[in-house]
Amino acid sequence: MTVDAKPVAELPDPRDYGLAVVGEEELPAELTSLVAEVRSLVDAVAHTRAGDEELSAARASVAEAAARLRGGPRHEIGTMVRHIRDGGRVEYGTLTNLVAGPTNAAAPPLRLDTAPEGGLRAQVRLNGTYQGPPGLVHGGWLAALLDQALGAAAGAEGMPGLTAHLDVDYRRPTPLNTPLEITSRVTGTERRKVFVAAEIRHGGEVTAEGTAVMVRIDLPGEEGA
Ligand SMILES: CCCCCCCCCCCCCCCC(=O)SCCNC(=O)CCNC(=O)[C@H](O)C(C)(C)COP(=O)(O)OP(=O)(O)OC[C@H]1O[C@@H](n2cnc3c(N)ncnc32)[C@H](O)[C@@H]1OP(=O)(O)O
Repeated sequence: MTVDAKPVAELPDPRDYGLAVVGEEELPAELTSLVAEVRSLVDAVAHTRAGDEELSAARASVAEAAARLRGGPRHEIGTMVRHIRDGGRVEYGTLTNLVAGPTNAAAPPLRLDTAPEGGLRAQVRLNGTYQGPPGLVHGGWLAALLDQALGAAAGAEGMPGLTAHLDVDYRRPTPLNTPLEITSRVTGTERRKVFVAAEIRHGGEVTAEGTAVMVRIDLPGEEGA
């Protein structure tokens, strides 16, 4: 059955859904610094001017590093990471989330904190590996950033859900390599639906904005769960 999309006192614990959870603070510093190094490597590879000899040596070093890292996965797919945000707010996300996952070197990553005016706010700077049109952020990535911020806004209000519908308007070009501000908030609820809105700004001007309908997941113990 459907339930009203009212906030719950606390976020559901993903372990109640059979998902593994790791605390962000439990991730070894060696792993998080390796992830940061790989982010920098991806950017360096995309823009390198190295000659053939250096390219060949770099390829061998990367292949050696990859061989060292292979083996059984440290965390299974679906593992959640628990973040303790400012003010003690607990937030869960998937460990390798493409937009915000702390162990995903392809993620910028996006860190959303509680905004004084309500909702969530983040600052992010996207390098040239997020390029779409020349010098500009890829529109698909802007949609992904908005989707993440929209989902997290619902989660932060105790109403985690899945995106059922996402609308994005691109208002102005969004430049690479410059600070961007992302804001999101819940604007309403109706049964299991949570309505959310988000913006991306550069220099105070909205460059992209989105709204979504998140459909709240059933919580254990609720009828229909
Ligand atoms: C375990 C704890 C973990 C905590 C964790 C926290 C995580 C917090 C951070 C997350 C941050 C992630 C941010 C990325 C978010 C993604 O990337 S989610 C991935 C992309 N989305 C998907 O894969 C969803 C795929 N779709 C589906 O699974 C199903 O269609 C849905 C969305 C679950 C809905 O199916 P359903 O449960 O059967 O619901 P249904 O009864 O059909 O509809 C319920 C209501 O929603 C409405 N609705 C359904 N579809 C639509 C639609 N497309 N448009 C408008 N309305 C719709 C219906 O009309 C209905 O409304 P009412 O009748 O109440 O007025």
